[in-house]
Amino acid sequence: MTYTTPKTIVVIFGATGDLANRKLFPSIYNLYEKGELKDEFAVVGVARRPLTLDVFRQNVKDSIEENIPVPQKVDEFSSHFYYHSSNVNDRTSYKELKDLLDELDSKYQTEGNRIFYLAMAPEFFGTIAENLKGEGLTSTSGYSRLVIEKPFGHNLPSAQQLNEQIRQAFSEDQIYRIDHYLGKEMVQNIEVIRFANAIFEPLWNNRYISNIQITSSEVLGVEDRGGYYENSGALRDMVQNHILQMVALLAMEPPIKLTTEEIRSEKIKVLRALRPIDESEVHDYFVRGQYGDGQINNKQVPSYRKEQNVDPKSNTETFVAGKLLIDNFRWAGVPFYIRTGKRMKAKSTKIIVQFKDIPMNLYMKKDNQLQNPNLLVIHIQPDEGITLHLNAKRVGQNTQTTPVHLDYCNNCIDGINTPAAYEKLIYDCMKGDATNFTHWDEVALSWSFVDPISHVWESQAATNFPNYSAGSMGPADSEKLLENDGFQWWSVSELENK
Ligand SMILES: NC(=O)C1=CN([C@@H]2O[C@H](COP(=O)(O)OP(=O)(O)OC[C@H]3O[C@@H](n4cnc5c(N)ncnc54)[C@H](OP(=O)(O)O)[C@@H]3O)[C@@H](O)[C@H]2O)C=CC1
Ligand SMILES: O=C1O[C@H](COP(=O)(O)O)[C@@H](O)[C@H](O)[C@H]1O
Repeated sequence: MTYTTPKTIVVIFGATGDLANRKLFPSIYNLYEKGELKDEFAVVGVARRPLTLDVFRQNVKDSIEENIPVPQKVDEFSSHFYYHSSNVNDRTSYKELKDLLDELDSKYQTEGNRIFYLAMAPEFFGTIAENLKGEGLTSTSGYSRLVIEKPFGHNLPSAQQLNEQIRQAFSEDQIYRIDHYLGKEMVQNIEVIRFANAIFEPLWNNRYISNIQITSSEVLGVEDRGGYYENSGALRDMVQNHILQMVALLAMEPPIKLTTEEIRSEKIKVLRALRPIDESEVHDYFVRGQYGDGQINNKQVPSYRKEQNVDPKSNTETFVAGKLLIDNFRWAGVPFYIRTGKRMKAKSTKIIVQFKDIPMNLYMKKDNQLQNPNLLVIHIQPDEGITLHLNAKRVGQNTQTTPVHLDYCNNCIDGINTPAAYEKLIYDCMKGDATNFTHWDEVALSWSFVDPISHVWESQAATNFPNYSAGSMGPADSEKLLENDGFQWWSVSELENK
């Protein structure tokens, strides 16, 4: 099937905000410069501040110039941009927006296709969806799609309420819930590694895998997002969405086809099979942390409680480690360890699959154990690639083993410029491909899993916060979580030294 370039109007609600300027404008620009978007498109920015069209277009140009190394088509690109100043709560203003969209439809021949991108605080999501429908902006000859940023709700009940409100205006197949991790090249590669390699799939189960570790560590603190983060914490900010999505991709059964429905259906089954954590067991399976002050890259940084808009006695976790179990035939007994946090030692997201030891070790070493277990490391970021850790013969007249690595680097081949996650996801939405967006069932199951944990953490103040220093790999209890099972976190530097 040949696919022609999208003809569409993209309406960005929150067009003067951080996300629009840092991610959305540059991503749409990249599509334009690559020729994925031709001339039949327009972008309409919506926000309250009263900007003239010239000023808005200048902001768009500035955003491109700040984020793209040598942009070639900034002027012609920005001429596709329009601005509508309004308060999204004011229903009457949608009439004017509708007139603008109708006019642009004719001008750019976009065939009535509309993408409404909600790059705004979540409290506006429901109202905007309602007003779009109520004022007739969605009834056109083409498609209407709604792209929604995270967080989708604060817990299961609030997510359900939001979903019901949005579903009054848009059907499930019109809703594109963004999880930007699903746009990352190596997250998309998980399925290919698993399902396009005969050597992995037969081993991808509890007979050969002892545990799987997912680490997503950040060096940055909360920056200027303290207000949002105080109501979120690392569990809601990272685990409920990005981390559980990676778990689902790692654990799902092979889909019968690579269609949105089949892939989603397999991911949903994994989320259903996650063993629920009862409130009484939270301490056994999950560890929370909050950063104190410390040194990162030789620079002293303040503790979380001293960040802007953060309560000096805050109980919010900036670190989470957890042990997840998946109760199905493939994964029974295999722990999935996850950890994520802010102000850690390195910015790095990695998945490490640790294989079980061979049944008998002919090559010495105590306790019948191999010197090094076989590991498959999926480097999500900043490096993108795969490393397979094997044992080989040490050179010389001996029968000793030495660790060797087979490395594939996805982003170090000259000329390969991995498209950024937002660019891929926006393009997918323009094509109508919802595979890398989250279905409501995934969102609901993820909230069901994390809600008991957040309930316990919110009702029982952490008496030991802050419990890790900025620049470390989190609190000591996170190490114990694995030690109790006879495992250890494979640290990035340790793996690199081997
Ligand atoms: N920034 C990021 O890196 C990420 C953001 N997100 C999510 O994206 C969304 C947007 O985040 P971000 O860009 O950081 O937020 P910002 O606070 O930077 O931007 C908010 C935008 O909303 C507009 N706005 C606020 N109130 C109204 C209103 N009543 N009517 C019309 N416009 C209004 C503001 O413009 P004005 O003041 O002119 O009205 C501004 O354009 C959030 O849901 C966030 O969780 C998700 C992942 C990463
Ligand atoms: O969604 C979010 O993700 C970022 C981390 O994303 P990454 O692509 O840089 O790994 C995180 O900093 C932010 O708190 C969270 O809202």
